[in-house]
Amino acid sequence: MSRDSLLSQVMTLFFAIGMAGSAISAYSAYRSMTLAAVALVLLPTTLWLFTEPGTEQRLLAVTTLAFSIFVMRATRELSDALGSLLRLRRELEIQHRIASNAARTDELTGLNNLRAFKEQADAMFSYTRRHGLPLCALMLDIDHFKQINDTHGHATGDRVLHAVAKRLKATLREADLCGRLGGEEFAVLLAGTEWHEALAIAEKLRLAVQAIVLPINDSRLNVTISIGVAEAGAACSDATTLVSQADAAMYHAKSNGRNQVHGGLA
Ligand SMILES: Nc1nc2c(ncn2[C@@H]2O[C@H](COP(=O)(O)OP(=O)(O)OP(=O)(O)O)[C@@H](O)[C@H]2O)c(=O)[nH]1
Repeated sequence: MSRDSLLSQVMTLFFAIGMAGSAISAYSAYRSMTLAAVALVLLPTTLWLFTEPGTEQRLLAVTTLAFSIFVMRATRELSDALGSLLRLRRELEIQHRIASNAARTDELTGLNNLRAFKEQADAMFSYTRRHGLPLCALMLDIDHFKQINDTHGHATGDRVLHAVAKRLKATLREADLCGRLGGEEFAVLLAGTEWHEALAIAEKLRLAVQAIVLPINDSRLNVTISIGVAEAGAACSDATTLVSQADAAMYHAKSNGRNQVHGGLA
């Protein structure tokens, strides 16, 4: 073989190896891409070089073989590292979702906590205003809850809160917004609902809670709630104002004897 022809072969081989090397480094985290580059370019080149006579060809064959082994090992390490990194990122995303859910959920009842309720109530208020839809608020407060705690203990009080929340959730529609604002106080926002419909829903909730029978030792505990209802009128400027109007109505329900719905009009 002439010197020029050998030189041109060497140059061609280096070009092929350089191309394969670049492709491998670009895709080196993806094992399948590296295996394809090695199988389609490097191995045939190596085999061909081994079949060629001459020391230079053998030397090149050994070099390409060593290079193939090196890139396959490097790729395995890199793709393992990338796999762990992706797993870690997925776990972090899940943890983040759990943490942000926990920050918005009342642990005892599973309902929206005050913060989450306020955020969604503001959004609901803006939406209904923009679309000219009615919006009503209900404030619900368990009657004589202190007495339940004092007579049966705090754990029973917690069971009552949990049972009431469960009953509220089961009675309301998916689109209704419900939250525990603190203590034994719950609030509900009903978008697209007129005042008289809200009164009917409040009465339905009152009856649903009244039907709760909680077995405690040898006795059974009944729970009642007082509910105040308010509709967002033209003068109502935000969800907080609407909820405080429902709260005022709820205090009327309390002072009128509890276990009842008050519509908020005087
Ligand atoms: N078990 C339990 N009790 C709570 C929790 N948060 C607040 N409370 C109690 O709820 C009670 C609320 O009592 P009050 O505000 O006097 O109301 P009430 O006894 O229901 O009286 P009325 O509302 O007038 O019928 C207090 O004793 C609080 O300690 C809670 O998460 N778990």
